[in-house]
Amino acid sequence: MFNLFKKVLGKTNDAIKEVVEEKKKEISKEEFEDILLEADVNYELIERLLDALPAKINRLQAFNSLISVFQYKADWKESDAKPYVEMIIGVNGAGKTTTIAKLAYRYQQEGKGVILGAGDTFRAAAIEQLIRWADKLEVPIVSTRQGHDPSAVVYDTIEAAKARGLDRVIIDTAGRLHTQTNLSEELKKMIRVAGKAMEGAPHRKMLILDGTQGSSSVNQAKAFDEMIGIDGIIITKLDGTAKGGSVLSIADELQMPIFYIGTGEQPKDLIRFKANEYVNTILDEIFV
Ligand SMILES: Nc1nc2c(ncn2[C@@H]2O[C@H](COP(=O)(O)OP(=O)(O)OP(=O)(O)O)[C@@H](O)[C@H]2O)c(=O)[nH]1
Repeated sequence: MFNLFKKVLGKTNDAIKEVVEEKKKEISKEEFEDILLEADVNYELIERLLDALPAKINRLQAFNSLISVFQYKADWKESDAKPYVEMIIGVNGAGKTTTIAKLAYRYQQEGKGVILGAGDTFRAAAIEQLIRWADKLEVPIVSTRQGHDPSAVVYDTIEAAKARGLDRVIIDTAGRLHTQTNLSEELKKMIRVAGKAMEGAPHRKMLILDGTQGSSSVNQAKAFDEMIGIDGIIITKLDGTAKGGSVLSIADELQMPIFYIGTGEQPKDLIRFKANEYVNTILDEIFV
């Protein structure tokens, strides 16, 4: 079976190969520690995992150890609301705009009608960039001028989706305003207004995290979660680095569903996160 995680974890697996040059049946604790360090797993988590392991570790033991990190209650059921409204949250540069394009593309492939809302009205560039993606993907977009109220965009996008019978609304949000309080108030208002346009909306608030940013991305996530409550995460940019182990640290610290992983810069480069596949892709590099 073609393994989609191989692409994301390519660089990470190259780093692992430096620790374990030849695949083995068993590895020592020290080797396991080095592998996890190479892959950028947070040290506190590594220590915790190692404590519960024997001196010699086989594949099953390593699997059980790593998979245990994902054993929190993170199941998420999409409702069949139509339109299904998603807000995309995160700091600038994390990959919000690109991820919105990827989601829109994915939903199109599933035969769904999609509309975008350019809700980051703080920056003209953010609006322009999203309009460019909408043109490229041939999906409708609701936008307004820089500085205008993003809540109006939220309302109009949901109304347009209802009027056209579309399935999915994806709304961009600002990653930064003049102050943190402003950002918090703005996001809360967008959520309130979404609920006015459609009861139960937004149905999902997804946080975009740059997987190469380590603990700073975890802190961002905690801040956004405190502000407005996040339903889950999309991790970007792991394909370009050897930091694929940060998925473990992020999962461990946030205990939230990881919905998707970005695997590149193109609309097709988004895969559903599957903990089993992720762990096995790493272990394939270590064990015979
Ligand atoms: N390799 C790789 N690059 C990505 C991924 N996701 C986003 N990028 C790149 O990261 C950069 C930032 O992405 P944007 O989508 O512009 O990020 P943003 O959060 O909207 O940031 P601003 O435009 O600054 O608000 C772009 O060059 C993207 O192509 C990914 O999964 N993998």
